[in-house]
Amino acid sequence: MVKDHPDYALEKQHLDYTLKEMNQIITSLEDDIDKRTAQMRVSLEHKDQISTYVHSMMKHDHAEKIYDMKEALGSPYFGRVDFKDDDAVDYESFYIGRIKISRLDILTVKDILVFDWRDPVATIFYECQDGRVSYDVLGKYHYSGDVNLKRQYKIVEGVLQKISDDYIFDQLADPKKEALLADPFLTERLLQGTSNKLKDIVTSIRGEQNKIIRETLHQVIIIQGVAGSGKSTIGLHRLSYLLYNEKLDPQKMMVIAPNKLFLDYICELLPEIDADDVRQQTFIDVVHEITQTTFSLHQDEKAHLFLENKIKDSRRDQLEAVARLKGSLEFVKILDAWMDKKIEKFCLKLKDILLFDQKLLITKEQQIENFMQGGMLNTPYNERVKTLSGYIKFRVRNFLEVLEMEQRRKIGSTDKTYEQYSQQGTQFLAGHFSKWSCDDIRTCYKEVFSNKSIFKILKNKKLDIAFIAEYSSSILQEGNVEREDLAPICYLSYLVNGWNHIVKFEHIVVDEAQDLNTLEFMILKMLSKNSSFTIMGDLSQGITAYRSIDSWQVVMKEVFSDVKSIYREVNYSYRSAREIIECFNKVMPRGHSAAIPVYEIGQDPVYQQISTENEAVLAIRDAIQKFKEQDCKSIGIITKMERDSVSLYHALQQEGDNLELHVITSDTLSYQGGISILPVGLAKGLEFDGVIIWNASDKEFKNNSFDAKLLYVALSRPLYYLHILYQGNLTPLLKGKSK
Ligand SMILES: Nc1ncnc2c1ncn2[C@@H]1O[C@H](COP(=O)(O)OP(=O)(O)OP(=O)(O)O)[C@@H](O)[C@H]1O
Repeated sequence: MVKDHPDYALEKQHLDYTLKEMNQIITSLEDDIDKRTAQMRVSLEHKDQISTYVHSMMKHDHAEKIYDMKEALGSPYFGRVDFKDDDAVDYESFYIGRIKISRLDILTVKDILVFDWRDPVATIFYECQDGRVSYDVLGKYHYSGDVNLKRQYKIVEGVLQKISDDYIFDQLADPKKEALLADPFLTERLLQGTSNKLKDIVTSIRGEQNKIIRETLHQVIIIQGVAGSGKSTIGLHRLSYLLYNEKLDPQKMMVIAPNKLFLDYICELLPEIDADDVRQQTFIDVVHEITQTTFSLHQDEKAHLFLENKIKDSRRDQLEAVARLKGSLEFVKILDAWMDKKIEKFCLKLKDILLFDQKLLITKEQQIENFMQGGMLNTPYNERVKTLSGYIKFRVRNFLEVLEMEQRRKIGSTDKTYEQYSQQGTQFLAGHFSKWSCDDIRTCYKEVFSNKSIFKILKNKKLDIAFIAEYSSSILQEGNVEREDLAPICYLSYLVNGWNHIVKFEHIVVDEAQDLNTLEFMILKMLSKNSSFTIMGDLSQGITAYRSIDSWQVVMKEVFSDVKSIYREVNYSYRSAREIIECFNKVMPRGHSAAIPVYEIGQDPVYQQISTENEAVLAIRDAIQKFKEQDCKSIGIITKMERDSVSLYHALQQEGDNLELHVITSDTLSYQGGISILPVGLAKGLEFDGVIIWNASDKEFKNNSFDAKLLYVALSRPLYYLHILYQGNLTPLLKGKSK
């Protein structure tokens, strides 16, 4: 009972006082809006545009404040800390909420009734675990001191429902006690279940997460975090923190997510934390924007070969080698070499231009000098072409202009030369440059593979260049590209057209970053203004490792060696109950840090052997039924292959149980929640109250690292309940682990 808390009366009084103050602030703002409306009328009459503008801006600003303040009336704050700075005598109380609530004129800190969660002092609330804390303001001022109270509140519709400050005292009394399990507010929040969109964690950010959120700009932060450690959530909260504190333009901040479905999944969180205007894109969107071309992706044959467990397949090895090469910085050397060759070829083709009865000579050397732009290395090819054609046009027109002037001076002249030369000039200019510039980036990319000699510069002499060229050309010929072609195409467009149309980003958050390759990271670096990145991923979930990175060190060394970068690991997992975490920890690839649970549910995963697929359908229906009885709002049925999701969906539908089922395939753009049937590749990043795995047999999931990562992703999706179905024998990855 909240009323049993010894400070209930004081806290209730404080809440009433805060609400009263807030209502007063709202009234003052509304009064000011009325005054400004009247003043605007006067300004308009006097045609005083500046004054009109100022009043209108203030009105707009006040209206926003009123809106936020009214929203906050229901729950103006969620926390309080009592802090004594080392230089101070007394403790001071700071209340922390979703927005800052302050009187209109801030004269002292007492005029700030509630601090925004992104304000520097909120660090005291998030990080005080042992009675001491320190924090920085604007990276300049450093404060440290003692905390003797951290209090959390549940306030609903302006009514104080719960107070808790046991947590910090528990900690002080028994530092060995599992910190997270002792936090009742966090546990309550984690037991609320999940619906269909990712939620904010403003009220329960943990210390280790807070440190990442508040890292300074202009550095690369790489976060390796176990499944459910809050990587996606932290990355987005960091954007909100940077927007608030660094006053950045949201359009110059970007979050890169693996697919549209995932973007849809995070879309509700951004407005909740005031970050809805940041750019939300997939890598493919970025490529389209850079190249101003849309590409259709070829079906990923090697992904299928991996999924089908074609382990010792020579074609699979060949395809993997192609993907690895195209994703590496070695391939940049190939593209540079292609460009150099193209420039060389162009220069070799240039000849002296002799026009107008040999009266105008533009020498080959003059043309080369203009094309090479005095040795400038980074000029895009088409810009060189433009400069040279501009120079030739200028020389031709200049010749004709001088001739025309001379002719005009000879009054009454009947000389026809000017007209003839003018015609000749026009004809020359119309035809001379027709094949000079590279208009289509696809054609340029095709050319790369038609010139096998440039591949000789590769260090790895074992690569089958003939296969790489032939395979790539055939896909390009069909009008398609593979995912691995996109980054090289971007780089090529940089060499050929330049990226002047692209505005560089102040900060980029990359989620599921383990799925990118080195060259893709390099492209993102080229898009960033100050190499300011938050890169979040989990190598244990690297289910496209045949094409993407397998170590963060490689990214730091190869891509970001010239900038400040830091690497952190987060191993607490907030999504899943202890019982689920213990299960997925067992299939985690060797050498990776295990996830640490923070709460438990008291129900172990269920393992069920199935003989036929019909039986599987019945078992799934039963499991859904049980999950529903346990109040699951979202259920995921996860298969290894996409085609299995589709056939399972049809089989379940035929059962006619009136279950509302959603099948998720690579074409799905939005996530509906409810009961979803989906392949593991698309389940990555999502979460469900209950998950049914179909089918964890030894045939589907073999004892190799690719299958282990797939299974790890699938097993780490549920919050509370896991039902594992397998046909025949259980996968060796889980053998002996069932209870
Ligand atoms: N401090 C926290 N308080 C409450 N919930 C949290 C906290 N941190 C994370 N969570 C919850 O844990 C779940 C997992 O978070 P999130 O999806 O961001 O993790 P992730 O590391 O990106 O996971 P994965 O890599 O498995 O996709 C979410 O429901 C999120 O709200």
